[in-house]
Amino acid sequence: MTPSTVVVGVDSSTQSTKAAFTDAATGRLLALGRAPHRVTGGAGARESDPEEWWRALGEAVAAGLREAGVPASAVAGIAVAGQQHGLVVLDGHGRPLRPALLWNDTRAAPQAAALAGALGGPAAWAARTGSVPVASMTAAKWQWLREHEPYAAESAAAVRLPHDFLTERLAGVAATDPGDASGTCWYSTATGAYDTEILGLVGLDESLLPPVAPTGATRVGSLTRAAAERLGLPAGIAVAAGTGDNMAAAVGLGLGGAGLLDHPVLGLGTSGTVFAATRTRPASAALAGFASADGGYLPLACTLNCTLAVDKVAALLGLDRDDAAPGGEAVLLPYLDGERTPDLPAASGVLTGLRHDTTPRQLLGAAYEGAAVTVLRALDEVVRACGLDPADPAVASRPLRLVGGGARGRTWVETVRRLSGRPLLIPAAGELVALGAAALAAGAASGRDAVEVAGEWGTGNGRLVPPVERDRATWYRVTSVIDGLVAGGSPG
Ligand SMILES: Nc1ncnc2c1ncn2[C@@H]1O[C@H](COP(=O)(O)OP(=O)(O)O)[C@@H](O)[C@H]1O
Ligand SMILES: O=C(CO)[C@@H](O)[C@H](O)COP(=O)(O)O
Repeated sequence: MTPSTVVVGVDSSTQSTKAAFTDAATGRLLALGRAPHRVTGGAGARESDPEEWWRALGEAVAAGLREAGVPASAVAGIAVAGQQHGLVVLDGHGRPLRPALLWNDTRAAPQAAALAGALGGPAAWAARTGSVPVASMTAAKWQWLREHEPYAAESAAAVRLPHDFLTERLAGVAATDPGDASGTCWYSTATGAYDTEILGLVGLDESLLPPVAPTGATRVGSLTRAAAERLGLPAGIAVAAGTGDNMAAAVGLGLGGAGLLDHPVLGLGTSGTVFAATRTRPASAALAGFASADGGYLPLACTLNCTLAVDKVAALLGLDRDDAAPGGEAVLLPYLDGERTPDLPAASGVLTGLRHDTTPRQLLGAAYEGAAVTVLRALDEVVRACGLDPADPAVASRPLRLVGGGARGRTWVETVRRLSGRPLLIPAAGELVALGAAALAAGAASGRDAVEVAGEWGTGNGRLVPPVERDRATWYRVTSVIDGLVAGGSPG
């Protein structure tokens, strides 16, 4: 049946853009348009041209519209969820002054350390912004730009995050949301506003930043005529505030105020993430204490090396990504991009425990184990940030929801199952970020709560995988190598 109202959720993530054309009444995914964009750089640098995101958004929407088989006039709203933290600097005409510095660019590590030492130190930062500056955070990137390319920083007429750069291209108005703003380290989750003392510390004029839209069914504007012509969608449809990609995944899963609270999620994409939607404001220096898209919070830990790093190890070994076996004695930490959790921006990959009988398949399995343990180590801290005891059996038995490209992978699912010892919930829908954005678009078009909409759609429903006994031997082997790296000693 042809739906009468369609909404478009856009996921502009690290490697690609996806546009989910979704039946607003039922949440049925009608089509998923996709377009890749490039990440360039080496030696710690990771950059993308924001104009490529805009081009990819146009291509993904055009492809989705063709495939959905609905008239453009059925589309009632659009929302963008984007990779977090990226620094976009624009001239007075809204054109990028240079490529965006991405979340996994580690060059700002010295600036992050200097910032973390200011204002009373890490605990004080966590208390006011929710998070301690690390190289990923936008404030650290801004400081890097001021030091290394002062001309670009001084000429900036606007400073944006990836999702609000795209939202502005759609609606012609500057706007961001509390979720993505909380990844800058210049927004306070305690006050719900930009922190003027921090802006003073980093020499950034607040007028360069987009206003933070209130949470709820937030429509920030309407699709401009120019954007409508470019995308082939009707001018005047609702444009939502959008949010960061992890916040949108929570919405798509139906997690948040109108849905389930304090249930953990594991994101397996370029980044590995663990997070939960909660009502307790996180202020632990060990986590990023983000805001969520629905007025609550999203304590989260993020690693820089997940699916892409493991795929790289598979390519080096000449193996298909699922041609892997448990690692045995071998431990491989695929920290190809440095690491953020733990905060080791200068780290590189580490291999220990190699024997004559170690096989290539075990080495690949060890890369999965290394990446999985690195992110799963933060799970208990996320649970504690929700005000819960991770050892409470009722809490420990809550299924871990898997999202991101890796959730489609057999070896990822089996590795996470074995190392977490938890039941897993694998949503039938593969694109939770784009579907979460679609729910935000539906909320903006109808005035309804987006988490409630996603809950009714059932986009978070899926297959429950029962737990297996936890592989503690591998867990301790891998964590001891990580602990050795953190302590600065020799691994192994
Ligand atoms: N079937 C699969 N098995 C394992 N990994 C997969 C599968 N499909 C996609 N991926 C991985 O998912 C990643 C892309 O996931 P995605 O969540 O879209 O990433 P991002 O949001 O960072 O752009 C790729 O790096 C790829 O390795
Ligand atoms: O930096 C973070 C979260 O703090 C990352 O999770 C980015 O938001 C990029 O995500 P993916 O492209 O891996 O989805």
